[in-house]
Amino acid sequence: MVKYKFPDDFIWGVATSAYQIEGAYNKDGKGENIWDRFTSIPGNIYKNHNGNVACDHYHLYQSDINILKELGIKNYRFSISWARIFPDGYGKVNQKGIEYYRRLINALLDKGIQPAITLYHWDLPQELQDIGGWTNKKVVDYFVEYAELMFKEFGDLVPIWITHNEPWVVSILGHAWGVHAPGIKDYKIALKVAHNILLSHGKVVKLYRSMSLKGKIGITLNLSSIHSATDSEKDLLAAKIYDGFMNRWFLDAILKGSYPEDMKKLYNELNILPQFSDDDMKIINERIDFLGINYYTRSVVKYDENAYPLKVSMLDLDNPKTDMGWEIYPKGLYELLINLHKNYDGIDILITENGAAFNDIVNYKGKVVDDYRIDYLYRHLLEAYRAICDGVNLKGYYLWSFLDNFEWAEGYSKRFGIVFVDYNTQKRIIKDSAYWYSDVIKNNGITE
Ligand SMILES: CCOCCOc1ccc(-c2cn(C[C@@H]3NC[C@@H](O)[C@H]3O)nn2)cc1
Repeated sequence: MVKYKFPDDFIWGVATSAYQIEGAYNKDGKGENIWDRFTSIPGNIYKNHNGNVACDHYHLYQSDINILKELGIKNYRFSISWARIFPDGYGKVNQKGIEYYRRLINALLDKGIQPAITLYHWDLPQELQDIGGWTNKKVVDYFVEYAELMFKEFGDLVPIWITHNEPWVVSILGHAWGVHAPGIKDYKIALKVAHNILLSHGKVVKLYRSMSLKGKIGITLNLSSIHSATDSEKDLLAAKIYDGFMNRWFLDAILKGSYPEDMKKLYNELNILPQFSDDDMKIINERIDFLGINYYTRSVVKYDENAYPLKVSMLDLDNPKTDMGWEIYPKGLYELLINLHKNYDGIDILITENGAAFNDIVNYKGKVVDDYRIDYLYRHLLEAYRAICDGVNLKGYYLWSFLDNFEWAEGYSKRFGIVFVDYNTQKRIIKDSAYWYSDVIKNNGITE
């Protein structure tokens, strides 16, 4: 009996990204991207892993799509590698790159699987990084050129488009903390990068509208429900600041057309506020059809005099965690969805990523009994269900991830997939969680 039935047209899917699964890093005319470069520098990535081969999805996409079909998964979110299309980032087009993605999209559609494409999932062509990357306004225009070609080539086939994945991670991890490509450690640069990414987002949405295409377009943000460690005034302020830093900076710009006043004041005092115009904010505020959210965990924060630049630090609580060290906190997904619904005019929401890394083992029968992942997924879907019952316009859920894959700085040490990948043989093993998710999709809901 289906105890928690989702709306009839609810989108059930899985998600991946190009650099994390494709491999073929230098095949068929693809240009170098910043993750090819970043992973080639010893010390950046766990055991110096890289995406040169990854899951070899570039060559194995048909058998992987057959797994999607076997599991009854009808929606698949993936990203296009910009440097496969424009090896130099702009100008000369690599037809083999276009042909690959056309084969991939047609193979999905042939199996009744709807594609959802992320245009930018962190893999900037290295040639563009060499002219300043996202700090350079020219890259904004080159992104529009890339998007326009993708809309012309695939706009009639693809119903869902996502301009950017997690601009906060791109700007902060890549340009403030330096733990992601291109490895810069400068908050002022990070916020300038965030602004130009948002500008490129708005320009591409406006372009999509002008082409009278029939699909829907949005952006994906990684968001977290922020809790203060105590009710002290300082900790409560720390939570408000971290919410502004991670969530409201992007949400307010995109959905309200202005950066939050409290954060503009703080960043100005810290001399890290980027330059921007009213026209910029108008472009960023271009209407989107849906907001994509990636939720993994909550953030519990406290005031910390020594924490530059925000005087906020995260607590590491002694609660159950995933292999990423992230607390398992499903209620945070409900809180986030309710807050978004209340504070951003009930916008349509897609959960474009939710999932968990665990240290999966293949047992003596050649199976992966990942009950811990099923429990994580079950508890988060229950919170999603509660949010829908309480009025949130949640339209779909893309599980992260379809395949075990390259988890950025963690390399292949973290397994998020519902399908196990043996990287030595490229053998796929469907985990128990995949069969469980297949039943959720078949029942359009969760049975007790
Ligand atoms: C110097 C301190 O550094 C701390 C690391 O801080 C983070 C924060 C956030 C993440 C993170 C990873 N993911 C999963 C990905 N989402 C997109 C898709 O590509 C998945 O692979 N989401 N957020 C990692 C690390």
